[in-house]
Amino acid sequence: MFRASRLVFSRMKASTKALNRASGRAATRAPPSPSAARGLLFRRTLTAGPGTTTTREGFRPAEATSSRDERKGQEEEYEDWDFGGEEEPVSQVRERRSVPAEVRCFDTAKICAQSGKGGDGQVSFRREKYVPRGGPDGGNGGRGGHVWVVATKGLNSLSSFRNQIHFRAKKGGNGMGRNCAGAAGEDVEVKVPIGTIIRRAGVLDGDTFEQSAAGGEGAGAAGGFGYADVTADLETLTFDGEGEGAVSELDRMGSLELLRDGEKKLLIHGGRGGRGNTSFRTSTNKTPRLSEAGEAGMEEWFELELKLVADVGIVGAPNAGKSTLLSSLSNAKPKIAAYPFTTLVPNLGVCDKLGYKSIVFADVPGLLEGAHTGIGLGQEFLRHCERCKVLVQVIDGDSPDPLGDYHAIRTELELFSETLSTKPYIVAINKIDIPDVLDRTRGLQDYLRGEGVETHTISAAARQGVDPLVKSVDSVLERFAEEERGSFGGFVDDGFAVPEQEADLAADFKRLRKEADKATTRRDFSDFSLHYEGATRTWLVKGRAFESYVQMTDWQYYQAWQRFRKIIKVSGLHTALKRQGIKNGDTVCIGSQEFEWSSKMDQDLSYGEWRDIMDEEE
Ligand SMILES: Nc1nc2c(ncn2[C@@H]2O[C@H](COP(=O)(O)OP(=O)(O)OP(=O)(O)O)[C@@H](O)[C@H]2O)c(=O)[nH]1
Ligand SMILES: [Mg+2]
Repeated sequence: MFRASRLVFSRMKASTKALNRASGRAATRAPPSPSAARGLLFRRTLTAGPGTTTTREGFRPAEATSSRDERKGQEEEYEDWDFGGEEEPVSQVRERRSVPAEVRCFDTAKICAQSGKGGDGQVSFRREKYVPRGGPDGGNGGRGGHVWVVATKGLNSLSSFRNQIHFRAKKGGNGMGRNCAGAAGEDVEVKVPIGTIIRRAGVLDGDTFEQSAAGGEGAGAAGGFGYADVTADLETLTFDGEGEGAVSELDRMGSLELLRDGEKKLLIHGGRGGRGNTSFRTSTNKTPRLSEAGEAGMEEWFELELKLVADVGIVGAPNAGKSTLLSSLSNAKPKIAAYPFTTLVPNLGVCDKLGYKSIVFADVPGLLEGAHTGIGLGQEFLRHCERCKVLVQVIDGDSPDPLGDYHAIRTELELFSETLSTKPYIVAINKIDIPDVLDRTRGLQDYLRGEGVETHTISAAARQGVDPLVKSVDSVLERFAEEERGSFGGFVDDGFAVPEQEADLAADFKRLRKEADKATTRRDFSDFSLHYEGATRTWLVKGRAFESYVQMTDWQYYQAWQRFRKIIKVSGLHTALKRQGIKNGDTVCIGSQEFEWSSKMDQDLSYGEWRDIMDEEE
């Protein structure tokens, strides 16, 4: 039995190393304490010390990262971390790297969110003069802070995430005597532009075991942790719980999409607050001497992708006057200059010219011939136009070959995608304030009108002909809205929050907040899986409910041990392990703890037996 424990230890040592690598910390842990089984269930902590618990889930408390240098080091580590997603081919990566950083970070980003740890529960008894045996009055800890994403109108790129990638919510307050509950941890909001899509980049937890099992670091070393061996006789049984199912929208849909200003969605919820001893009072136990520690927060990486939500996309060759047009029809102040590629990332502008409603225009960087194959910057942005309802092509009337420019852009759109080429299309011939331009482009105007293309002649700089252009854009949008009303029974989401929608958003948020608070307390013990390693006779139990339970339990209390035995029995873990043939002396790992199995597991633990275990541990 002792040997088994030793083996398990050496195994854990390597696994802790792997986990630490994942969580970016140096591998440190206390040496193993010699222990004997005595036919009882005992436990040993696999942690590095107080406050720096690294569980198999890879949870890392916020305090663990202190210095800036350390954080920087971690970010670098995460860069190499393989999240198991599809790898980008090297050629594509190179291609992407050759474009300016501003462009690269415009529409994709990676962030790390950490929810707050729950506050600890308290063990306390009421003490007052003339009130003998006042009963328990230890309060519960507050829940940890949640992490939310909020769509924010003023933003139109993800480049702010070049400077900040970590978002941490605060810890919940600890419970106190006199039944005082701890305060909930402060939430954190990640502000993203409207049109952002968020997906999980890869969870630091679960994957760790499987990843290493595939022969990762530390595999196969003599006496070390041989994950390679694990795969050989790994048997996995999953007990699908009849739980209440996935909670957050992210779990249900696999991704989050924020399309309205002010829309808020839950990224990860905070840790549950530990219960104080008052919560454990029952008719048979009036003096509960146990409490829970707060549940650790979660830490996850997310990938953000932005697809701009604009009604109208302004496209055209470089230097045609697209940004000038945007500035003349909205309050936007894009950079305008007489050289190509002044605009590197799309600019958004809201046009209020019609008074009763607003239209969002996007000024897209100039397109060159071959844009669909990645020439210039066009390709990076053409897909954003796919969400626009109408495209406006600006043609430089002063260009040597305006007709050629027209065809070049049309061809690029057609080659890029069918969605783009079939969008309603309006042409604006620009710079008519320059003498002769109106006359020189007469042929082009006739040609386009002959082709059935709606054509305007404008001077973006002199703000001439801009209003009729906006009006015809609006009439196309109106046609769209009517079609949508027909197919969606009257509801049109124009991407902007009108008063009723704001009320809806507030109600939605209230509901989501309730759900998130509830999620922190939800437990489904029947949802766990077992993994067995024959060589070291070790059973790994994986399941969020169990792992959190073990982490939250304050093992210094005898009653906590009794409660743990009850949970093992009631949840079905005891039966499942027995059915799989677990033997006395086998090791059971749950989260950061390891236990030695005993056939007496389903019986009550007497106080004397418990004292023996505690003495041994010391
Ligand atoms: N005369 C005249 N010049 C104009 C007009 N519109 C734009 N320009 C000039 O054309 C040049 C290019 O204008 P921008 O608005 O930066 O062109 P753009 O299409 O956004 O160019 P990129 O962002 O580089 O693709 C600037 O020097 C403008 O002053 C116009 O109506 N008349
Ligand atoms: Mg521009």
